[in-house]
Amino acid sequence: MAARAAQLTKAYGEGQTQVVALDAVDIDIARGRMTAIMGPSGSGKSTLMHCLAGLDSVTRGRVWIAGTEITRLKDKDLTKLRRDKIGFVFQAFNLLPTLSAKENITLPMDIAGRKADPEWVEQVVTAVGLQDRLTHRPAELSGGQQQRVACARALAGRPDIIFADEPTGNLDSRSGAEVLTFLRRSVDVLGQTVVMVTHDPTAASYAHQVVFLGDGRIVDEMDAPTPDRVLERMKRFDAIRTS
Ligand SMILES: Nc1ncnc2c1ncn2[C@@H]1O[C@H](COP(=O)(O)OP(=O)(O)OP(=O)(O)O)[C@@H](O)[C@H]1O
Repeated sequence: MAARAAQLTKAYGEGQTQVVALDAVDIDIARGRMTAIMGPSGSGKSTLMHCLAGLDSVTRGRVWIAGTEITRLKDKDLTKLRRDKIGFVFQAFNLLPTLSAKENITLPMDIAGRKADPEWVEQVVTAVGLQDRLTHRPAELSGGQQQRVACARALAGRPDIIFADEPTGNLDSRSGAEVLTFLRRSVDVLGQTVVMVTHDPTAASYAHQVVFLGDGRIVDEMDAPTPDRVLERMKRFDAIRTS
């Protein structure tokens, strides 16, 4: 397992105004797969991702990353585990404007004092299709190219798992397709594990499986998703809401 949660509960606030964002969620994230997390607005997708990735504390329950229970770790050890075992891709690309694409890709490892494995970085750069853009700065790249640099940065340290939060949220559909193709290829060709939160049925269809959240619980799962099947499933949430 790349990640696992058992009885994961996250509540915000206290008493009458308390919001239970996650309600005793059990989830296993298998290695070498791409998993999409979907659900209506407010269903707990981002909270689930943040708790799985050790970016947010949990109220109850346990979370493991690559066999280590992160819900027991001290802050310092959690920070180290996040740095060494997890890659992140966010909606905003978060690239440093003064650095080249290549420098952005290896920056986290440079900061951590880790030596990049040159063969691996080469493979990642080839897979991301940016060989001829490596000396460019972010401003000289399209949005899709910038997000592919951010994906390559997440992959460069060979993490156990990559969490992507709406990675195509700021992109047009063509650039989004480039990024999603790359993320899927990182799983199929490089053996990575990717968990992606998305609103978009087409984006979700790039995953091997989709997990559907509703009101802080896992309410459905789908293997080999297609955009149509995901869209149909999402419409059933709307039907419940409006009935
Ligand atoms: N910091 C916070 N304080 C209080 N309530 C919060 C906080 N973060 C999230 N929530 C609440 O927890 C619930 C789940 O939120 P979350 O952001 O995980 O949902 P989501 O499915 O990612 O939504 P969206 O698709 O709109 O991004 C919502 O009711 C939200 O209002």
